[in-house]
Amino acid sequence: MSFYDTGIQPPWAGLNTNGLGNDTGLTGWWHSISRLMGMSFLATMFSQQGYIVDSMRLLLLGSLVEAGRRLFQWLMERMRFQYSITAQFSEGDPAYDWIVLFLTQEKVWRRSRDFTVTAKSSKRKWGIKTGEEEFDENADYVPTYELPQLFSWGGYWIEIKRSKGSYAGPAMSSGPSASIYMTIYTWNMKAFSLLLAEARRRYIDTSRPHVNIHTLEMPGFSPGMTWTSVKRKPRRPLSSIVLEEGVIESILQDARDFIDTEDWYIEAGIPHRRGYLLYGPPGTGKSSTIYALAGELGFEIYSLSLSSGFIDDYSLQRAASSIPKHSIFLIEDIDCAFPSREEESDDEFLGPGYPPPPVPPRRSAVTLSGLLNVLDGVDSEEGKIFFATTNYVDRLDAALIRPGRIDQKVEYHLATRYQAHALFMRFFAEAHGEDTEKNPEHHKHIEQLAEKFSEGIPAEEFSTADLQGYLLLCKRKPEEAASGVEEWVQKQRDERKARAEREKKRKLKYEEAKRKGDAMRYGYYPGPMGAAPYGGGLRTPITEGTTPLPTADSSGQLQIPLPPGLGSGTGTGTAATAVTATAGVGLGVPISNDKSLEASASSSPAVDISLDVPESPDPSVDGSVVVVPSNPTTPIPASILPALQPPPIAAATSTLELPTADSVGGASSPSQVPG
Ligand SMILES: Nc1ncnc2c1ncn2[C@@H]1O[C@H](COP(=O)(O)OP(=O)(O)OP(=O)(O)O)[C@@H](O)[C@H]1O
Repeated sequence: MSFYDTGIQPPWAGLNTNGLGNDTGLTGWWHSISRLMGMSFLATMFSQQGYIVDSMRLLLLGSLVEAGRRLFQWLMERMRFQYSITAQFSEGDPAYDWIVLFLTQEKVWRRSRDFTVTAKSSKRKWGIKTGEEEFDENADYVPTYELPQLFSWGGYWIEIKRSKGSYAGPAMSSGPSASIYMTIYTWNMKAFSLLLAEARRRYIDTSRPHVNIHTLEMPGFSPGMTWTSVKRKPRRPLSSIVLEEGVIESILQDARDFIDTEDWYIEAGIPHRRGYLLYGPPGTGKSSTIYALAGELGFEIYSLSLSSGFIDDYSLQRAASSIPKHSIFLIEDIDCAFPSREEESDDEFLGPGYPPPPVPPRRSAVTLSGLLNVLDGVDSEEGKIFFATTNYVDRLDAALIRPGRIDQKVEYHLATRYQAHALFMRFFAEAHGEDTEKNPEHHKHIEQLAEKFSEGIPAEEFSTADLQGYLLLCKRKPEEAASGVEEWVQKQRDERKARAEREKKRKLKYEEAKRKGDAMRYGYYPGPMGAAPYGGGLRTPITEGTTPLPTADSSGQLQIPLPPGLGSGTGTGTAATAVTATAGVGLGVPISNDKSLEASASSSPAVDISLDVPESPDPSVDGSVVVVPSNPTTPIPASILPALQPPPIAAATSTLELPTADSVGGASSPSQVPG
């Protein structure tokens, strides 16, 4: 109920005029309120009857427009969904590169005002031209434009959006997360495959003068591993590889045959893949052969090194499966992935006083079975050529190089005289565009020099890379190259000899340090019971009454019985100081100078340890024999762990007779000291 219903005048009734004396009812009431509150503009607004009606109309109209807009938007979205195709291209996938090149050629990014500028290098970047060629040749200008772009191609409207990767953009990036979203407005599903085929064709044409080499890089925070780094090398003619006659041609022929007979493979039910292993000394042309073949076949190379710590089985499998058909998958120095046992134990030693590493070192997180799976198991992709190179073929597991995984093995040798001759001719005749027909005299002269040069090169002593290095020193002086070859050979031999001696000394020093280091390590780091499955500081208990060891024989050999399952090995040591021996597993056997040496187990495989008896042993020094694991992956069986309690050394009482000085070539007899 209002004041008007009651007939009572509100207190502001006296104000119920606008001074014109014609305001009545609701309008006049509002007018009064407005005036009362000092809002004269409201008073003015409501001073006319039709204003509210107009406002209402306006409101209605606005609502209708907005509803229409939303309806249109909704319809457009439905239309777009039905009559457009959208695809995402992620960086690291080969198709991403095709599309980026396509867009660069279509000048889609040309309106960009944001660039990443980097000095030109062999690393491929999708830069755009900013002006004259001469200004562009020093740097790459890579747009970092991210706004949607609309352009037309082949009668289709295409919209492009790009999301930046975790780094500076696709060309710079080593992060794998940049993406391109492409929407084609069309009913026709074929449009997309047409565009993709065109992008790939352009990519191949543009790449043709080069060989693209894709490598894996350390991933950012994004999951998985992708081929984000691409380097371009100029194509190398096959003729520039100097091998024994017919070698490279036969690999090329084999590869071509493989590519052309895909149907045959399918019909025969044989997986369509081919593996080659190129092995031999460094610098003999293994990698160069692969690059030249890739150029010849028009293939790209996807190369990785298993020794880079960030590749494990999972990422290897992912990376390998994203390699497109008709590419070369290359693993260089494949032996590095699985070092031999000796290598592992060498690497383990860090120097005197260092604690043993917590786990045995590995050069690769890839396992042999992971690699085998990628090569021919469930994870392998077909239609690819696999190449592996190694300097040490004997280190490779037989499973890795069996037919089906490696179908052809090609051995590379140090340079023969034939190769030396051919290399000389390449340097001084062919590489300089020598026209044999126009200048037969000169050609003949070079031939004679090549003959002289090759006669001066001893067969299979130097690598082709060595010879190349020498010829580069006199690249415009063939006479000098031919006449100076003998002197060069001699110099090389002298240098090698000196290097070998230095190496020998270094090895001796290393061995010595290793012996001392082992003793220190095992002295300072006795492994806690059961916590050292890879060796490391466990000592055999020496307690009274255990079976004494056999006496050392006249050659100084000791047989230490080990508990079952520990394997065997050999080693040397010095009785009067800390001595070291290598054997099956980590097991420290204390020896009290020349006296007591016991092990708790009696029926077990034997370990031969030869002890050098010092000329004048110091009876006050306790020595210890440390048995270092030669196979750190063999854990000490849990059943024998209790037998390996840290020994109460002082309790060692049994006596072991070491050989007398006479029996080991003149050393004086060690004195007998009670344990
Ligand atoms: N047979 C060869 N013909 C032509 N050039 C060669 C040959 N061998 C080596 N070279 C040259 O020596 C250099 C090293 O060659 P490359 O890398 O191919 O050797 P590699 O056998 O793969 O060596 P590594 O085992 O150390 O990887 C290159 O510059 C290459 O041009």
